[in-house]
Amino acid sequence: MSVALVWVVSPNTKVLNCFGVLESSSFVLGDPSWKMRAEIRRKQKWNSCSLSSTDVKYPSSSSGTKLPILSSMVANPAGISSEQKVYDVVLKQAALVEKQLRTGREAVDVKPDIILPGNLGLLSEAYDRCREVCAEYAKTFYLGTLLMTPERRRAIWAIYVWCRRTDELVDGPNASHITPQALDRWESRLEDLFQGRPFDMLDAALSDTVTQFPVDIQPFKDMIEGMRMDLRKSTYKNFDELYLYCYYVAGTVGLMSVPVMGIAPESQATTESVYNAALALGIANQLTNILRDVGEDARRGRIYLPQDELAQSGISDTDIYAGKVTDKWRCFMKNQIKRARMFFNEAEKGVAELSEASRWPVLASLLLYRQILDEIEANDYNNFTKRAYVSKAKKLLALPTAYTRSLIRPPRTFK
Ligand SMILES: CC(C)=CCC/C(C)=C/CC/C(C)=C/CC/C(C)=C/[C@@H]1[C@@H](COP(=O)(O)OP(=O)(O)O)[C@]1(C)CC/C=C(\C)CC/C=C(\C)CCC=C(C)C
Ligand SMILES: [Mn+2]
Repeated sequence: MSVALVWVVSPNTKVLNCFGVLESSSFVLGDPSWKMRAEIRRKQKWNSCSLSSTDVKYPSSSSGTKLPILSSMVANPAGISSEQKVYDVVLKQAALVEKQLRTGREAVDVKPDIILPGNLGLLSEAYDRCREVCAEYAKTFYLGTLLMTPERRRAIWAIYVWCRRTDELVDGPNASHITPQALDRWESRLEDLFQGRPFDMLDAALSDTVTQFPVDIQPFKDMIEGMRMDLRKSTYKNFDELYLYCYYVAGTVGLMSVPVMGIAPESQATTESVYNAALALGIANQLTNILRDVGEDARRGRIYLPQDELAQSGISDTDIYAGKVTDKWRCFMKNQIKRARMFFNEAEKGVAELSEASRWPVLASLLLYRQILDEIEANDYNNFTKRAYVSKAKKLLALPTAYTRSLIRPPRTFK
């Protein structure tokens, strides 16, 4: 097996780069329930500059009931919508955690002992490196994690670092060298670490985390699949396609995090609904990220916006590359922002169900990220040349707001 690894963490230049070269790997997905998105669709009322009622189509749900959906959300040609595929993963993840609660950790999946590579030293050192990376790259979020129990916070740092490294493969300075084969090798390295054979120190921390918490490999594999999608696609036909992409690169983070953050012992919500909320937060974050970065992405030849909705709004790819803020664009953006906010609202309901110390960092990150949408509005929808930016003062204000709200448990309505 040939191995080459470059791993640079530079606090000064903000370069975090990893490029692991190993050998081979694979992936799968797969069944339905429509609860969360059906609810979002139900609430989604498009404003005066939106799609017309003729764009609403009625596919059948698995139970045979007709669900009104926007044309852009119509099931893909293979017949299974992205929402169905993703919901299957949600159900599987929720079932795994429930099984763990019923049977005790060991019975779920006996994970092998970790073999620390070479002279990498103590596990605590590995977690410490993760902490440093997290503190450097996600300062506010890092502060939030300090409120969690020591075991949980270091597990979240380890997950954070793995996600960040994975994202850097396609987004970082070495992105142009990344091939599907490199992603296959990154995936086989992931399988190894889940088997207790980490490749480096940062992997060793995650390897330990997955023995401590009922974290499943599927969302990790799915994130890598998102990176593959990024390599082969630069546009998205409709929201169904974009939704799948958002699940892969960000919804997965929610699914990875819940088993570590923990559901409150007093919560009466179903595990599945908490996972759904976590998924919604990932999707909301990613949609926001996309709306913030339209200009930047276009300059890289990428348009992460539903092509059918653009066309219905009278906007072409050329218009996006030209980057002119027109009334058509403002209208289109209003609808996209509205959709992202619906996912945030869906996510917010789930936060109260998390274990007490996890609520505050999650709510803080939700409030902070959601504010980016307000900033896009404040920039008069110019996301071509102006980066929507939440000021330090607003960020700081979000922290006590989130803290106070995280202490108040709302009346029981979330199931
Ligand atoms: C407390 C908390 C938020 C925990 C999550 C910690 C964690 C493991 C984060 C990993 C994030 C990461 C590095 C993801 C890789 C892909 C990626 C970069 C996605 C984008 C994030 C924003 O990053 P940034 O603005 O830096 O983007 P650029 O790369 O610079 O373009 C994403 C938009 C998505 C991140 C998704 C989440 C943080 C999901 C959060 C959901 C939960 C923590 C579940 C909470 C549970 C309930 C019940 C609501
Ligand atoms: Mn990125």
